Amino acid sequence: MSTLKKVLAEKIAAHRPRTTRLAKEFADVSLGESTIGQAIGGARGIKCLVTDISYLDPMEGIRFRGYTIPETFAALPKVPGSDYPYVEGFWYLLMTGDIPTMEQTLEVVEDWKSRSQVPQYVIDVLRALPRDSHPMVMFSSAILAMQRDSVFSNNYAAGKFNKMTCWEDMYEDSTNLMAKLGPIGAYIYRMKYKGDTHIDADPDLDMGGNFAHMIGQSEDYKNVARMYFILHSDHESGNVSAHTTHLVASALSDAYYAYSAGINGLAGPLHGLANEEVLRWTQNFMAKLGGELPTEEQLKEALWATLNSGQVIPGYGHAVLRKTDPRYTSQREFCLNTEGLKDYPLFKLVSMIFDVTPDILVEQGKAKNPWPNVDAQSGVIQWYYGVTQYEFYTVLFGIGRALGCLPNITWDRALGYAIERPKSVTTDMLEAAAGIK
Ligand SMILES: CC(=O)SCCNC(=O)CCNC(=O)[C@H](O)C(C)(C)COP(=O)(O)OP(=O)(O)OC[C@H]1O[C@@H](n2cnc3c(N)ncnc32)[C@H](O)[C@@H]1OP(=O)(O)O
Ligand SMILES: O=C([O-])CC(=O)C(=O)O
Repeated sequence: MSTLKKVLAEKIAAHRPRTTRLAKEFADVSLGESTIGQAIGGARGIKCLVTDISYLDPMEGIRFRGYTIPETFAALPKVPGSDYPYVEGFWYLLMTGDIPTMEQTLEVVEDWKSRSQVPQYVIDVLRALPRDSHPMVMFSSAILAMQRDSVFSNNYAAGKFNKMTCWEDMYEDSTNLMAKLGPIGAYIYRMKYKGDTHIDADPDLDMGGNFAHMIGQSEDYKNVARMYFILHSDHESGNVSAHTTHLVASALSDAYYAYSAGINGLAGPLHGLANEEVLRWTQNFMAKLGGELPTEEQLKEALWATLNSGQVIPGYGHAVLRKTDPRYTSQREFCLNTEGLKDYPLFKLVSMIFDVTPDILVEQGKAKNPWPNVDAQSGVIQWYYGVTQYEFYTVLFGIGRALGCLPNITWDRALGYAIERPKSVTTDMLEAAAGIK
């Protein structure tokens, strides 16, 4: 058994009594009431999910296993010659809550490599889809196609389900899936955008480095990939992709069914697809100006035109955050610290948008949070390095998001969380509760 799995088994054994005690002795303790506004308004703020993988404070932003973004980057073992950590070490952290040693990290690196071969039938599925399918359709289909190899489902069908040990099957599926997502993303990218020519994995590279290598990117982009995947990994449990993955897995659907569903949620423009929308918006805008940077007046006009046409400003606002997203700040700092990128016209435009948009959203008076989220800043970095196919950006997000969703569903099984089934009411009932019927 790998060190990670052994440590995870110990952590699970130590954690189980906490969950059991809460469920048995304190089940009636209230976490707050739900209101009509919450029932109609997307369950905002209702506390009915549990996760220890990450926590989102509205003012501070995300903490991964208790660590802020800068603390996470500082604490994890770094890829030799790079300022950025191994994605594999971050996986160890999210799974166990412990910062791994270099040795433990390298064990995960080797484990993922041994599981990373994409089956030929997945390639066949990808190639059978219309080439103009959205890359998220391809990504989700590839994940779903691998369900036939699920250890969890195959053991379940063979009558081997055991509530205490089934997390191990979820862990095996999650690790098998995680190890293949980078290569699958790279295959889609090169099939769609690089003349269907492909690059084999380099056995000497880590996951982030290999992704850069397999899409045909530069040495510098290896750090971009590592940073991007870590930053996009997890945002506690209630966001659409994490919640969908958890919800589907709660029916004892396996990791492939669950994460494919999560990816479908990530593909919505109010969620992960917003990074594609940000680039589409900025590119269309710059095209209208003949590639020139706008004046502040032109920019304000364009932002108001978007709002007045009933559309949202992509990359701004958030359901929980009430400040600039620290994932935005982290990527902005990367741009400011990267020669060439800090003076890049698209980065300047994104910075101008940052300067004027919050005031406009406040003036409009609708958005509860006028500040930028992660999606407002991620695309410019990709564009700068030559990944200009912005339809692909949400696939990058989806590779990263698996780092959070898959440990979450592994722990769901370990702690025996129930099938999710909140209660619905009718409009008549709401009117009766409101005293208007
Ligand atoms: C990785 C991520 O998923 S981060 C989020 C990515 N999504 C985006 O960037 C898309 C733009 N942003 C939005 O649409 C929203 O801010 C969301 C979806 C992120 C959050 O939605 P909510 O929690 O419902 O936001 P909020 O309570 O502030 O919404 C109130 C009103 O402000 C509007 N609003 C919120 N953000 C924006 C925005 N960026 N531009 C214009 N209007 C906005 C909402 O559409 C809503 O309008 P309505 O009353 O006419 O329905
Ligand atoms: O938290 C949310 O609702 C959306 C978000 O930023 C994410 O999932 O990364």
